[in-house]
Amino acid sequence: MTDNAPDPALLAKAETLTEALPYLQRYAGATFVVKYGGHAMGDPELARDFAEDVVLLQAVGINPIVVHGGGPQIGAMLKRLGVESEFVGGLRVTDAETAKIAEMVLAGSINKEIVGWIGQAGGKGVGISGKDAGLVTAEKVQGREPNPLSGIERHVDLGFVGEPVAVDPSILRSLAAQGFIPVVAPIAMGVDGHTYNINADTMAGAIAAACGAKRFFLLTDVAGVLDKAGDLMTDLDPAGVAALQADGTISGGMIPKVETCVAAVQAGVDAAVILDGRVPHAMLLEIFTRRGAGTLVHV
Ligand SMILES: Nc1ncnc2c1ncn2[C@@H]1O[C@H](COP(=O)(O)OP(=O)(O)O)[C@@H](O)[C@H]1O
Ligand SMILES: CC(=O)N[C@@H](CCC(=O)OP(=O)(O)O)C(=O)O
Repeated sequence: MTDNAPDPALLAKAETLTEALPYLQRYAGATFVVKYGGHAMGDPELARDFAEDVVLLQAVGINPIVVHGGGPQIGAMLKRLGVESEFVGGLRVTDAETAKIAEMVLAGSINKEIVGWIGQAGGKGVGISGKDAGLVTAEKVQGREPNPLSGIERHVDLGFVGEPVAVDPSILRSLAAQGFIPVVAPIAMGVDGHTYNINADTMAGAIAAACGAKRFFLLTDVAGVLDKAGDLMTDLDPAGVAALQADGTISGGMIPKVETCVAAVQAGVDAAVILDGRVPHAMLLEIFTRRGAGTLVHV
C-alpha cells in the first residue's frame, strides 16, 4: 500500500455511502411511517439503534413518523394491578378500566421513553396520541371469532377497541415542517366521545395511508411472515395474504399486521415491510442497501 492509499475500512464506508446514493435520491422528501412494536422495544441497545435510524432518516431528507405499540408493557401493568386480560384475533378485549391503563402506559411512559431515545440520538421527537389535534377518530370494532366446532363466526364484544375511521394528518405535517419527529401512541377519541384502544399496527397503517407515505415499516420480533414450515416469505400480495389467513398460517398478532399492510398498499402506500426489530439497524439495511430483509407486501 502506498502512503496515500486509503484505509480499506474507510474505503468500505465510502462504498456503503455510494451504495445508498440512489436510495437517498429516490426517497428525499418522502414520508415513511414506522411502527415500533412492544416486543421490539425490550432491549435498550436496540432501542438506541432504532432511535438513531429514525434520526438518520430525517437527516437525509425523509419525514419519519413513528407509531408505537406496547402490548407486553400494557400486559405487565395490568398484571401488577391484578386486572385480567385476554386477546381475541390479535386484539385485546378492553373494558373501561383496561382502556384507562392502556392510555396511561401507551401515551404516558412508552411514548415519552421513545421521545427520550430520539432526543438522545440528536432528534426532536414530539409525543402525541391519536387524540391530539384530532389526528385519529375511532369507531368501535365489531369483534368476530371463528368457532372451531361449527366453523361459524361468533360475535365477540371487544369493549373499547377502536378502528380508525378518520385521520387528519395536519398535525403530523406541521410537526415535520418544523423539523420535529412525531411519535404517536395508538389511543384515539371515538365518535361517541369514549377513549378507544387501537391496535398499533392498525393505527400505523391508517396514518401511513392518510399521509400518502411511500414506505410503511412494521418492526416486530419475528423475521417477517413465516410459512407453515417456518421459512420467511419475502414477498406477498393481497391474494397471498388472504390465502395464508384462510389456511391459518397467520394467527394472533400477525393478523392485524398483514391486514393493515394490505389496507395501506391498497390505499396507495408503495410498499409495506414487516421487519425483524431484533436485528440491529434492520430499517437502514432495508432502506439503503440491496440486502433488504423481512416480508414485503405490495399490490
Ligand atoms: N405466519 C406467521 N409468521 C410470523 N409470525 C406469526 C405468524 N403467525 C402468528 N405469528 C405471531 O405474530 C407475532 C408478532 O405479533 P405481535 O406479538 O403482536 O408483535 P408486536 O408486539 O411487534 O406487534 C409473532 O411473534 C408470532 O408469534
Ligand atoms: C386493541 C389492542 O389490541 N391494542 C393493543 C395496543 C398496543 C399494541 O398494539 O402493541 P403491540 O404493537 O406491541 O402489539 C393492546 O392493548 O395491546
